[in-house]
Amino acid sequence: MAGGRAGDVGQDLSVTQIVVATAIMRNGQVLAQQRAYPSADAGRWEFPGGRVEPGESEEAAVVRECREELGVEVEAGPSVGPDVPLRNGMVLRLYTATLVDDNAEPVAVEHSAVRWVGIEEFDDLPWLEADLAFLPDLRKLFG
Ligand SMILES: Nc1nc2c([nH]c(=O)n2[C@H]2C[C@H](O)[C@@H](COP(=O)(O)OP(=O)(O)OP(=O)(O)O)O2)c(=O)[nH]1
Repeated sequence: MAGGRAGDVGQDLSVTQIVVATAIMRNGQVLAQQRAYPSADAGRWEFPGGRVEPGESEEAAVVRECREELGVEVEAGPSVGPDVPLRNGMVLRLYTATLVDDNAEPVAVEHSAVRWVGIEEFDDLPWLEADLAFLPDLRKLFG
């Protein structure tokens, strides 16, 4: 059959690269992490996550990235907020998540710092530009 359908993975170069970001929620707060690189983004805050690998579900990517970046196990919940276009045609998508062990403490494996952020602090953090699009929906979740 002539190609071109979105499902023809391997043939269709237009398949969108999804970057998952994770809003881990606990006690009315969400976990943010501070980027160490590249220099243009160093010091800015984002949500744990990264590129979904070929053949991997987005939920599985959420679990893998949180394990790699924070050393904790999470359970992925529903996605929230808009799909946010990034450079190079990538799309950023935010998932909610909870810690499997509520008492586990995430650590900054690859980042400068991690911290739990309450809704009243959202506006004070220098987020990566793309992440600002998620804040209204996160406010509603906590509201
Ligand atoms: N993980 C994550 N990435 C984000 C967020 N917001 C945002 O613009 N990004 C961007 C930064 C990167 O350009 C891109 C891919 O994320 P990544 O976590 O794989 O970034 P990275 O620097 O480790 O990957 P790379 O571009 O060096 O290969 O998504 C966010 O909240 N979480």
